[in-house]
Amino acid sequence: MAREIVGNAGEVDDATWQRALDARWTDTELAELFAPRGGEPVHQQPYARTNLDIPAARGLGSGLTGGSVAMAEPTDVVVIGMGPGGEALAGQLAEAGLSVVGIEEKLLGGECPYWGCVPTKMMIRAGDLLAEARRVPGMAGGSSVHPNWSPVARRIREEATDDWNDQVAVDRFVGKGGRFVRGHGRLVGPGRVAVDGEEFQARRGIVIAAGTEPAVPPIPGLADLPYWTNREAVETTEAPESLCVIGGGAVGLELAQVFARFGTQVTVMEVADRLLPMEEPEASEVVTRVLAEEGLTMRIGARVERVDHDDAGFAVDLGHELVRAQRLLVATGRRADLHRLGVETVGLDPNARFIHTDEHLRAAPGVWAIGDITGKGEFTHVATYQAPIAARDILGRPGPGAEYHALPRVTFTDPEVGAVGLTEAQARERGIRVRVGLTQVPSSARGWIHKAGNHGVIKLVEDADAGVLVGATSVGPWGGEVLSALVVAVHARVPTDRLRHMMYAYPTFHRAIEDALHHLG
Ligand SMILES: Cc1cc2nc3c(=O)[nH]c(=O)nc-3n(C[C@H](O)[C@H](O)[C@H](O)COP(=O)(O)OP(=O)(O)OC[C@H]3O[C@@H](n4cnc5c(N)ncnc54)[C@H](O)[C@@H]3O)c2cc1C
Ligand SMILES: NC(=O)c1ccc[n+]([C@@H]2O[C@H](COP(=O)([O-])OP(=O)(O)OC[C@H]3O[C@@H](n4cnc5c(N)ncnc54)[C@H](O)[C@@H]3O)[C@@H](O)[C@H]2O)c1
Repeated sequence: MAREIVGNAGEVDDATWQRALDARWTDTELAELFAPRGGEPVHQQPYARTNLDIPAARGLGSGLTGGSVAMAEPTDVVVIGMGPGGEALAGQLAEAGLSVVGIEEKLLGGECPYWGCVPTKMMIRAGDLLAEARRVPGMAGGSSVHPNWSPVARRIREEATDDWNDQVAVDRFVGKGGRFVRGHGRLVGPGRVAVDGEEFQARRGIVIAAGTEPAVPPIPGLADLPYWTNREAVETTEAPESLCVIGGGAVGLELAQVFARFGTQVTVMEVADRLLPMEEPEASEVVTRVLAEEGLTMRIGARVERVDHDDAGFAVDLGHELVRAQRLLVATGRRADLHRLGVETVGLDPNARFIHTDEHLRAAPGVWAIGDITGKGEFTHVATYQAPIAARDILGRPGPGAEYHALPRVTFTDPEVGAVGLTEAQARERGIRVRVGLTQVPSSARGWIHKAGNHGVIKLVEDADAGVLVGATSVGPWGGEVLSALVVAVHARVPTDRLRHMMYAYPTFHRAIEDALHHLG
C-alpha cells in the first residue's frame, strides 16, 4: 500500500518504510529515501507533520543559531518521566527506529510497579487470604489465622520491586534501542530539554509523562511530620499497631482494609459525606458497611483541624475529637507540578492542574503528554492506552484517537468496586434522560451460594433516549472482573435491548447484570 502523497510526492511502500525503521536508518538516510528524485513527487515522511510542527526543528525560537544549542545533543524524541506511560511510549518509538532519550529522576517504571498498583495489590492479596481464612468457620470447618507482615514485606522487596532497583527495566529499555538518562528533566524551550547540565534537542517531539505526586493538604502542623504517603506504607516492614488514614478514596481504603486485616487499629477520616465520593452512593454504602463489620472506625464528613506528633505517635484533631495513632497515612489525592517541568517555555500554563491534550495527546506544537498528567484518569491503564496513540502520532501513522467515555476503574477493596463511564449523578448533570437498574449481589444465585463475603451491588445507568448504557458499577467478589462485560457494553454502545436478550452463564456473578437490566426504569 502506498503512503499518503502530499504535494508532488513519489511512492515508498510499507515494506521499504518498515525496513528503514527496522534497520534504524539515520535521519540523513531517511531523508534520502524521501527526497525528491528527478521531478518525481515528494512523499510526506510519516513523521513529517509532527516534525515540521516543532519550531525548534525549523530553527524558530529554539536557539538553533544561538550558543546554547550548539552543546545540545540532537535526538528524535525526548520522554520526560518513565512511568508506565513513558516507558511504554519510549520503548515503542525506540523499537520503531527513532532515537529516544528517556529521562527518569526516580525509578524507571514509575509509581505503579514500585509504590502503587503492583505492591499494593500484593498487600491486598495477602489481606484477602486472611479474610477468606476467617470465613471458614460456619462454611467449611474451623480456621485459626495468624497474620504476619514479614512475607508481604519480603514479597514486595524480592518479587515486586527488586528492593526498589530498576536495573531490569533500564536494561529492557536500552535493549529496545533507547537511551536512558537518570535525572530531572526540564523543558527549556521548544524542542529542548535540560537534564542536570546536559541538554537534548528533540527533532520530532517531546513527550511529557511525568505523572503525579501525593498531594498533601495544608493541615496545620502536618507539613514537617513523619507521616506516610503510599510510598512509606508500601515500604513498611511491619503492620503498625494503629493507623489513622486521612482520605477515604482508592489509596486510603485499599491500604486501610489491608492493615486492618493484619491487626492494625484503623481510623479513616474522609472530608466528603461518604467514602469513595467519586463513585456511586450505593458502592460507598456497601464498602462502608463491610469496613465497619471488619472493625475499622470511620469518621465521615471529618475536618482535620490539626495534626501533632510526639514519641507516642500522631494526634489528629477533628475539633470535637482527638484521634491517636502510631502511624498517619495521608491519602488525599495526587497533583501534577507543571512549574517543575518548565512547561511555560513551550507555551503551556504552569498553573494548570493538568496538561490539556487533544485526542492524539498533542499538548503544543511538538509536545505530547500522556498518563496521570493529562488528568483523564489516574490509572496505569489510561497511561498505557494513551502511549501507543501518541507514539503513532509521533510516527505519523494513522489510527484512532483517544476516547474516554468508557473509562474503567477498580478500587481493590474487598468487595471490589468496579465502575465504568458515568455515575448516575454525572449522567443527570449532563442532561441525559436517565434510567437506572439496580440489583443486590447477595440475592443473585451465585451471591447466595457464595454466602460469606458476598456483599455487592450492580448498578446500571442508561441513556434512555439512546437506549445504551453510559455507566455501570459492579461491587462484589471479583467486582473488577465482572466489570469487563459492562466496559464492553459502554465502550461499544451496545443497545440495552441486545444486552437484555443474550445469555448469561448460570450461576456466575456477572449474571446479576441480567437482573439489573430487567430493573432498568
Ligand atoms: C497506592 C497506589 C495504588 C495504585 N493502584 C493502581 C491500580 O491498581 N490500578 C491502576 O490502574 N492504577 C493504580 N494507581 C495509579 C497508577 O500508579 C498511576 O496512574 C500510574 O503510575 C501513572 O503512570 P504515569 O506514567 O502517568 O506516571 P507515574 O507512574 O507517576 O510516572 C511518572 C514518572 O516520571 C518521573 N518524573 C516526574 N517528573 C520528572 C522530571 N521532571 N524528570 C524526570 N523524571 C520525572 C517520576 O519520577 C515518575 O517515575 C495507583 C496509584 C497509587 C498511588
Ligand atoms: N485501584 C486503583 O486503580 C487505584 C488505587 C489507588 C490509587 N489509584 C489512583 O490514585 C489516585 C489517588 O488516590 P487517592 O485515594 O489518594 O485519591 P482520591 O482522589 O481517589 O481520594 C482522596 C480522598 O481524600 C479525600 N480528602 C481530600 N482532602 C481531605 C482532607 N483534608 N481530609 C479528609 N479527606 C480528604 C477526598 O474527599 C477523597 O475522597 C486515584 O485518583 C486513583 O486514580 C488507583
